[in-house]
Amino acid sequence: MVAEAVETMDGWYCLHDLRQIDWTSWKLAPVEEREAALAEFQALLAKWDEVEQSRNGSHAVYSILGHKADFIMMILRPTMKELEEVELAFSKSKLAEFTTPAYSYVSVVELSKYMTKEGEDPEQNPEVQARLKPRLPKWEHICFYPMDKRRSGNDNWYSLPMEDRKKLMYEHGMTGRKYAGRIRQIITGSMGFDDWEWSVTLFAHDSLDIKKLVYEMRFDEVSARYGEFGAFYVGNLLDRDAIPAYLHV
Ligand code: VOV
Repeated sequence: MVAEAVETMDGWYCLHDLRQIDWTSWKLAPVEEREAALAEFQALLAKWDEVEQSRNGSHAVYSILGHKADFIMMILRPTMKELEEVELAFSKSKLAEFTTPAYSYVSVVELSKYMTKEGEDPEQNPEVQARLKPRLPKWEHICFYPMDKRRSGNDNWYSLPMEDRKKLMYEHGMTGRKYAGRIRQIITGSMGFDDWEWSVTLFAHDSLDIKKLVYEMRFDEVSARYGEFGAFYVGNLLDRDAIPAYLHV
């Protein structure tokens, strides 16, 4: 039996761009060069802020703890072309000379129609549109990880009937709803775009809420039985004003 694919609604394209800072060469650089790199990066961020204010995209910059990366730039844009322009602008900047890529992820903001009721067209719903083209919250913490739905033996998500998947996604949503106001989740789809099937980005005021939510969800059947996870990246908000201190050596 072949199971029916769920329809997805797709919004802004998304790049998670994670960089490692080469602190040794940054420290060795003359102070004028460091100042120029910082000023240029601040100007780039000011440009991104304008795009965000005119509702043509959004972005979030966070520091990352641990060895996997030093900071993440999460960028949303209406087209892949515009996403590429942002990536290129950073890659060509002075600051980029002092960084190396740590990880990157290409995807598109996705909502599925599992929860759609008969006769409803969720794409006409302004709330749905706002979720497909979101302003990324500038909350204190971020957590980003890629994931798959398992496809092995009796645990094959892609051969489960639609009704079963609906039920499991409903239960998943109920667990998530307990964290309303404490966690904002952005799910992006990446089939055909990157190495995993989805990316999960969580924003939180309290870092412990991230751990609690991910832990609780492990017990939902959809995660317990069908979830496979990549590396986790967790960090703290790095707003424009905090960047000079972050880069100060
Ligand atoms: C605040 C937390 C929260 C909430 C409220 C929430 C709700 C919902 C709903 C209602 C729906 C279904 C409709 C849609 O919107 O697509 C989803 C969908 C999805 N989710 Fe979710 N999720 C959360 C949070 C949340 C987390 C933490 C994870 C990672 C799982 C884990 O174990 O680490 C996750 C994953 C996903 C995925 C991969 C999908 C798409 C699956 C597919 O097969 O298409 N999600 N999610």
